[in-house]
Amino acid sequence: MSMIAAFYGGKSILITGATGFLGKVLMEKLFRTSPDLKVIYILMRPKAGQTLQQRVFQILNSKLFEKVKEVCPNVHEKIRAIYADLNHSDFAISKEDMQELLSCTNIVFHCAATVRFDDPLRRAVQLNVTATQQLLLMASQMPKLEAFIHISTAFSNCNLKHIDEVIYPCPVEPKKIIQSMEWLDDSIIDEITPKLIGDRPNTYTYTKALGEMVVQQESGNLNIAIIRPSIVGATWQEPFPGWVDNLNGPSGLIIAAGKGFLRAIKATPMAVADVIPVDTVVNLTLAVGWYTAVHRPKSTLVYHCTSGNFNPCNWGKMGIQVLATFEKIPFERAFRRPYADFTSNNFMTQYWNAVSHRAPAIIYDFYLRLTGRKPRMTKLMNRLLKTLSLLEYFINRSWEWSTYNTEMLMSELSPEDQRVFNFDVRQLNWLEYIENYVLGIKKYLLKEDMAGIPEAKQHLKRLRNIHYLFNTALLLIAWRLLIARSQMARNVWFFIVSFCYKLLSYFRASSTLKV
Ligand SMILES: CCCCCCCCCCCCCCCCCCCCCCCCCC(=O)SCCNC(=O)CCNC(=O)[C@H](O)C(C)(C)COP(=O)(O)OP(=O)(O)OC[C@H]1O[C@@H](n2cnc3c(N)ncnc32)[C@H](O)[C@@H]1OP(=O)(O)O
Ligand SMILES: NC(=O)C1=CN([C@@H]2O[C@H](COP(=O)(O)OP(=O)(O)OC[C@H]3O[C@@H](n4cnc5c(N)ncnc54)[C@H](OP(=O)(O)O)[C@@H]3O)[C@@H](O)[C@H]2O)C=CC1
Repeated sequence: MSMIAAFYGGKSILITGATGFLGKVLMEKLFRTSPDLKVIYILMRPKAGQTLQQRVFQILNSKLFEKVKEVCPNVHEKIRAIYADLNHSDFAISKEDMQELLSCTNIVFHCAATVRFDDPLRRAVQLNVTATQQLLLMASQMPKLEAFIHISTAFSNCNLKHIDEVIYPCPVEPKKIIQSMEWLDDSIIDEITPKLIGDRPNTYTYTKALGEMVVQQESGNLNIAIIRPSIVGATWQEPFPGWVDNLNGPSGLIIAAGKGFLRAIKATPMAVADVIPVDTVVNLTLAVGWYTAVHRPKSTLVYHCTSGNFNPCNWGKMGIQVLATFEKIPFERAFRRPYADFTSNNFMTQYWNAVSHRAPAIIYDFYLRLTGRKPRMTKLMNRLLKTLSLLEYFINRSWEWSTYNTEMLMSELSPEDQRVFNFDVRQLNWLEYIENYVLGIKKYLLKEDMAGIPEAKQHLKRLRNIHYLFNTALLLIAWRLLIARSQMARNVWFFIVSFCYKLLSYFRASSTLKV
């Protein structure tokens, strides 16, 4: 019997960010392994015209939850969706709901965050720092609380090369930052943002670091742990391989490459691609929840959930395997044949952006205009280039994360728990994982049917022929222009034509003689 699964039985669990990528997999695993848990409270807001109930219904009816429905048929009765907006000072939770949360919650998993790299500092502080502070305040009023698990990121200290499982201080106290957001106006905040974030690349990593400081400062008597995952990717094994439902991390770029938009990225092939499967993160999170509640470590422990230390893969290997998978499993209606390469310097990046990204987009938009349709490719390409520029920082560097606490936890688990809550990435086969990842993107993100693969392959063949035709036409036009302008080119052309003519006459003459 799994001790961790038994621990969550009968518990009331509060999850923030349950509608996100990580949150959904966390809920799924909890219900599947501990179907006898009492209730999962999820703090959520209505979105895209959907009420809370409609959002929950959609999640429970997705492919991800198919296995859960078999082991926990009354799963819908065990989810309590509570209206909450983490952008509001008191989360806008009703009095009755707040009362229930405070009096019943046993475990808190705080996953909600803004993960956008381009968010203005005010928004990122509100969600990643202030909301964390408020949630801790709520937690401190929960008499039955056994553990509070905060999800941070391995990149919260990406300004360092070697990162230990400790909370590093930021130069300005989080409390001061929170206070200043209350009275500074947006233009001033924008002006001071680069100074505040210092050598971090964006507001996301900076505010996640502030969030960790808040956790440390406001922990009081709570049993708290921090988990720092690196780049969270599709599921490795559970509930099935390859599940993914958002564009963050590598997923968006894999789509862009598979559809033929992305032709070149400024990346260092030998840099470590520290991708970690989402089910691995969830298994570690649940094990940490159990360990923190049962063993009550004296201080706040930080756990690195990374792959580079145990089983490194680099961006070069990942890129090659992604391209190889497109040969077997192409995406439908590609814009160009999938082919992408890594560039090493700014000059080459600018060159390929102009030649392979912007120029085809302009030509295609011209064609759309000619055929009476609305041009859209240039806009899409500009967004892709903006995304590339924001991700570049992470694909041109390597980091070392120490993993003492994670390894210690692994050794604390029973063999059964090590199997059910496996977070040992040494067993991960990257080539297999990447292939399943690409397949998962096709099925669950792009919602493409596997029956369409022959047609997708035909489409790629047509694109190849168009490509050859286009290049030949371009060569002929260039040659024709050259002949018109240069005596030298004319002489070469005359030489080639007369040579071919002589060769032809020779063969004709020799074949006549044979007869
Ligand atoms: C040797 C030869 C080899 C050959 C090789 C060949 C290679 C060929 C294979 C290539 C694959 C292998 C290499 C992979 C490298 C991956 C590096 C990943 C590093 C990640 C590090 C993460 C570290 C930290 C981890 C963490 O701790 S946190 C989690 C990470 N957080 C994020 O990843 C948020 C990023 N995102 C945003 O920051 C916002 O999204 C924002 C982008 C500003 C847009 O923002 P905006 O334009 O305002 O609007 P959106 O609505 O968001 O999107 C608007 C439009 O952009 C689209 N789109 C949104 N996103 C993405 C995205 N990612 N990628 C692409 N498109 C995206 C969306 O489809 C929409 O398109 P549309 O629908 O218009 O057509
Ligand atoms: N994905 C990754 O690569 C990595 C993620 N992490 C961390 O993991 C955690 C989860 O990330 P992930 O699941 O990928 O992110 P998602 O963007 O998929 O999910 C974010 C969640 O936060 C919720 N949320 C955002 N704003 C609010 C708000 N104002 N009120 C209520 N809820 C809100 C979202 O709700 P809604 O659906 O309503 O928008 C969603 O459920 C984050 O803390 C992130 O920093 C760490 C390392 C890597």
